[in-house]
This record gives sequence, C-alpha cells and structure tokens, in this order.
Amino acid sequence: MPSSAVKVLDKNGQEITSVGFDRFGFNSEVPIDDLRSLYLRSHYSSAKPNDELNPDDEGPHHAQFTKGLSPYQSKSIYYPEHNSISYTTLARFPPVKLLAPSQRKRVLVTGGAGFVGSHLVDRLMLLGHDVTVLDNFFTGSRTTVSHWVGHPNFELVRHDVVEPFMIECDQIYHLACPASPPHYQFNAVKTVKTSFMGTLNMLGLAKRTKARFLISSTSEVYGDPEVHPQPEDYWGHVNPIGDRACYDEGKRVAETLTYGYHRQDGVDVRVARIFNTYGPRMNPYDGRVVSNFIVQALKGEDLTVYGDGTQTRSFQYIHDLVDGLICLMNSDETRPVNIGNGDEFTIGDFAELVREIVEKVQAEDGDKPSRQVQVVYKALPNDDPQKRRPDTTRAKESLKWQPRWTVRMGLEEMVRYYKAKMAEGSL
Ligand SMILES: O=C(O)[C@H]1O[C@H](OP(=O)(O)OP(=O)(O)OC[C@H]2O[C@@H](n3ccc(=O)[nH]c3=O)[C@H](O)[C@@H]2O)[C@H](O)[C@@H](O)[C@@H]1O
Repeated sequence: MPSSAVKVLDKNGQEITSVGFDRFGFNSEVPIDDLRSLYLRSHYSSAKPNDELNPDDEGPHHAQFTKGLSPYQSKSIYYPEHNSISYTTLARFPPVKLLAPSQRKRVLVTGGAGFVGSHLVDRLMLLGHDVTVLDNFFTGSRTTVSHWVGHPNFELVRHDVVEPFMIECDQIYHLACPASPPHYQFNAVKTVKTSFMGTLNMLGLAKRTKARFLISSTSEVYGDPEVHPQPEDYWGHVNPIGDRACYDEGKRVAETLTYGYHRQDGVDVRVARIFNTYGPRMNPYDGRVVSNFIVQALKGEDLTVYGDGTQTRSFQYIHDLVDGLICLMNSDETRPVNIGNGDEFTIGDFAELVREIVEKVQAEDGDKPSRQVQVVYKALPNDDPQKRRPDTTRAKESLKWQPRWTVRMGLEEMVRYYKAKMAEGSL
C-alpha cells in the first residue's frame, strides 16, 4: 500500500499530517509523508527476469519514490536470478530545508544508526541541519541511514563512544547504548563501559566545544518501581547486582556524570528518561516485546508472553519520542524529563491487541494467514519490572509536549513496515 494512503488519527481524532512543532525558537515540523517515504519503502527495485546484471544501466530500473511523496530516487537494483543487489547512493536525495547559516546547527548523534537515532537523524536532516552520526554498528545498522550517505549535510562515522572523539558541534544527542534486554545483557561489562566511558567522553566533548548535551536515559533507572506511575523525583528500586543492572546502573551513573559536569563545569545538559518505544526500523530480532509479537504474528508463530502476562508497560510511538527529544533539547529544562506514553497495557492484553491488529491489516490487504496464532507462556526473565507507566506532568508543563499517537495507530504502521520487509525478503 502506498504510504500516502495510510490515514492516521491522533488521540483526539484529528488526522496526523505532520510531526513536530515550532517551539523554543526551533521549528521541527515535517510532513508525515516525507518521513514515511524514508521508512515505508523498498530499499531497492527488482530487475525483470533475464535482465543483464549491469549496474550502469540506470534507465529502466530506476526506482522512483514519488507517489504523493517527496520525489527522490534510488538506483539500487535487485537481480533475482543472481540473488544480488547493485547498490548506489540515491540519485536524488529527499529535499531538505534550506536554512540560513545562523539557524543551521551542527548536530552530533551518537547511536545515530540505531532505531531511535535513525528517526532523529531523518528529522534533523529534513529540517536542514548538519548531522554527524557516530555508531559502532553493534545493534545499529548502516541501512537505517543509508539514504543520507553522500548528502553534503551528512556524515556517517564508525566509532565506538568508549573511545574519545573530537568534532566541532552545537548539539550532541548521546543515544549510543544497546537498549534491548537480550542485547545489553549479551556483554554486561561492555554495556556498563559504554554507559560510563561513552557518556564521559561525550560530556568531555560538550565541555570543550560548549555544545548542548542531551542524554537518552531510561525508565529503567526506576527499576522495578514501588511508585506508580513514575514521576522524575522518584529515586527508583534497582537491583544493583541483577541481570539488568549493567543497563539500569549504567544509565544511573551516566545521569550522575551528566549532572556532575553540569554543576562542576557548567555543561548545558538535558536528560530524557525514555519509556518503552516502538516503531519501524526496530530490529525484528532484538527481542523486545513489540517487535517479537508483530513478527511472530506475521509469520504465523505463537506469541510468547513471558510470565503470566500481568506485568504492564506503556508504549510510545517513535515520532512522539523524537518530538519530545527535539523539544527537550531546545528548551531550558535541565532536570530529567520522562518521555513516554501513558497508555498502559498488561503484556497479556497487549498480545491480544497485536494479534487483532495484524489480522486487521492482513484482512485489509487480502492476505491469507497460514494459521490462527495462539498466545503461549514462557518463563519471566529475572528482575522484569512488574509495572511501568510514565508520569509526564513535567513534560506537559515544561515542554508543552504530550504524545499524539495512539498505540493502535502506531502498531498498524509498524505492521505495514514489517510486512514490506517480509515481501522484500529481508525478514
Ligand atoms: O522497549 C523499550 O523501550 C525498553 O525495552 C527494555 O525494557 P522492557 O520493558 O523490559 O522491554 P521489553 O523487552 O520489550 O519487554 C516488555 C515486557 O514484555 C515481556 N516480553 C518481552 C518479549 C516477549 O517476547 N514476550 C514478553 O512477554 C517482557 O518480559 C517485559 O515484561 C529496555 O530495558 C529499556 O531500556 C527500553 O527503554
């Protein structure tokens, strides 16, 4: 389905045609279809059977992504007979805003090839800023930002933030760190090192360049919370030696460092405590619940609920998070701010919702599911928080930010994204 045909209504029943807003002297508005054209699309066009493998032959295979969307083109061509792809950079990049030099920011995004980072990068690029992405590609992937490679406003650097990095910049979004429990527990020592050394290095850079520094912290700093919902002044309930401690304590010490540099050295800091977020470009195999459930349902596999499914989470769509991050960065708020959606579900109910939405999208597209998927129960991971919901009063008062996307709308779009990936053979 062309993405321009997808109509999305926000929590108040208003159609969402753009994301972002003009606030704190920074206009972050972008038409939603411009963003969609970057993720709800094929990465390549397919050569016709018997076509010669000739990457220089641009003409007939030139993929044009113009259906009601920003006009840009890809020359990457898939040759089914040889099972090979000829990659080139885009022949024409998506149009970006032309900003006066005084308005154009030099922005560093660590972890910019990850799920959250790549959406932030899309937004900053479309808005006309100069963006440098640092990523070690442990969980991030070049393909999430490949559509910008070669653009004069864009730079992609393979670098691990545990090593120092020097660059002149105005703003640093420090997102680098694996965020999914199986990934961050895969090498716990490295996760702690990334949180501590990575944040130390980036704060050092911010101090030297006088750049404003925003860190992506997490709801995990509250641990398995005894206060519900969680406001920012709750100190948390974290097991310091448990399986999740590498991430939870890593982010807690990263916050401590951030406020240390703020108090001692006057570094201009912003701290976003991000609650469960989902959306296109989430690694389908990263083990988090939203990607697991959708991919399982699309493949006709049973949905795996851990524990008895009574634990709760509150799910926010990626565009709301990016709005919140940009808003926080450009505001004067130096205290930690929860960025999340208050719509709370038990994981058991959430499995039912995902199943229903996948079936709805399949019915709309005329797909015949291979079988009716069931919900099955597996062991609950250690220290899995029982409840989680953000208190977003501070974000509302200080940033005038509130999530706009309903969970249902976000899930529908994500199902379409994974369906496109499956059709393309990359899932
Ligand atoms: O997605 C996120 O944004 C968050 O993901 C994780 O936190 P967690 O809440 O444990 O996220 P999931 O792994 O998606 O799990 C959510 C719940 O679903 C359950 N789950 C997960 C996967 C699955 O297949 N089935 C299932 O029931 C988990 O046990 C947990 O109770 C990270 O630790 C956070 O830093 C991150 O912000």
